[in-house]
Amino acid sequence: MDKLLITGGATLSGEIRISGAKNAALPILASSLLTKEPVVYSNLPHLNDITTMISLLGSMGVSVVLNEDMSVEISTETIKELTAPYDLVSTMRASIVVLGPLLAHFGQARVSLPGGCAIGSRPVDLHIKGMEALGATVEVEDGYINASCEGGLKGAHIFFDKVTVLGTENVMMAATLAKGTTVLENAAKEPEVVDLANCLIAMGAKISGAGTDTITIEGVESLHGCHHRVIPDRIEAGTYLVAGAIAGGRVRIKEVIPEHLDAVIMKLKEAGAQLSQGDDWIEIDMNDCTLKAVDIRTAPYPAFPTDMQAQFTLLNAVAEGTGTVEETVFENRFMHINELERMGAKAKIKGNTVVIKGLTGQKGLKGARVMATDLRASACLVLAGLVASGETLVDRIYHLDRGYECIEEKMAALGATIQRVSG
Ligand SMILES: CC(=O)N[C@H]1[C@@H](OP(=O)(O)OP(=O)(O)OC[C@H]2O[C@@H](n3ccc(=O)[nH]c3=O)[C@H](O)[C@@H]2O)O[C@H](CO)[C@@H](O)[C@@H]1O
Ligand SMILES: C=C(OP(=O)(O)O)C(=O)O
Repeated sequence: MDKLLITGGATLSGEIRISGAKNAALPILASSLLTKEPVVYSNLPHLNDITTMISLLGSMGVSVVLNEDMSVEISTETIKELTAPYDLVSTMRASIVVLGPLLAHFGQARVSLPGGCAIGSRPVDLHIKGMEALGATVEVEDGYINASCEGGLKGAHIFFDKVTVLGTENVMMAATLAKGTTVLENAAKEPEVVDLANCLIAMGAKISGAGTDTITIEGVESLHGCHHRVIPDRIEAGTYLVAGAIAGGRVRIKEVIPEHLDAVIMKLKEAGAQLSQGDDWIEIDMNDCTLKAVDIRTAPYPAFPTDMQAQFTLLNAVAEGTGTVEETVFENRFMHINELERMGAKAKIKGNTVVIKGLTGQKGLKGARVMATDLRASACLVLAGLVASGETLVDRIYHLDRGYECIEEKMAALGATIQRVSG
């Protein structure tokens, strides 16, 4: 199993390009199932999760071709199977978003339940209720969701009990081919939902309100092919900004949409960082700045993202003062805390809140052998290694490879001492 070996202490500086957003690319790949015509997607990140989604489409008989310009062309004309098997779904929760497109286009779907994972139980009840509200018959049997809709789906007024990103995306995709109008209330407003809606609109879907909490979809007979460029990854961008905050120097990230990072930028400024931005770049400059611990509360967009919580927990661990981090989205997303404690961090967990006393002015974090438990916990441990004294060995980095394209190359380009150790 690959590991990352990081020698702490280097000051980061320079510029890097941010990759396409994993969480936008995954549902967009699934949306190809809504049309018979070929679709072309560009700016897909080179990540294990993307490979898994492509394998899932391939396992159904869908044709996926990589073009010379690195865009991917997908055609469902050859589809044979309407099943998303356990082997693939269990490795990636986002596979659940093939349910809506399969059901809407082919009238049936069999999708393995994704199960729980390291950050919480993550049920899919709201996805299922959404499909039922659109008129589907859904049964859960032997770990599989079996859904069908003889005569097609019908538009409905749906209120989500909780804000759910993949749930909103799944039901929005299903509703594009339903008869009549669907209104989704308490919908997720994440930029990835908007990117998916824009892709669907380019395929001929009639969608308004994406990016607000009420999305209206007027069903159409069929969707056609499109070319869509995936938005930049705001979580990857935020992770490199935190790296700059704790180990910079001056770090510039390019090819980003700065407004997607408003909540993160605000917290970095509150932490004492100097930030500037242009249309598609953000620069963090830590020269002459003292990093101060900040209070964070995660919540759905546009509030502070849960996917940046672990990175900011680490920021607090190496800043001046005491910061409180409240996790309101997932019930078990503090797995990185134990590992940070092994490196010397001072943290106390009480329910869904962790209080961290920064180590500035004391000895700071010390390198250690640590275990990555989920994607963002892994990122947090890599960042910890950058500022710890001595060497940090991060084990189980397959989590990291799900979400960070070329992380060691990008970190090394900024001046970090980091290498992948195989086996
Ligand atoms: C591939 C992808 O886009 N993943 C993101 C997506 O995950 P994902 O879409 O799975 O997360 P949700 O927004 O659905 O989860 C929010 C909360 O709702 C709960 N819930 C969700 C669905 C459901 O049917 N029932 C239910 O109770 C979840 O357990 C969680 O407590 O949004 C999360 C929240 O921003 C991010 O951390 C993930 O990176
Ligand atoms: C939790 C995440 O991803 P997923 O929903 O794919 O597990 C994430 O991107 O931080």
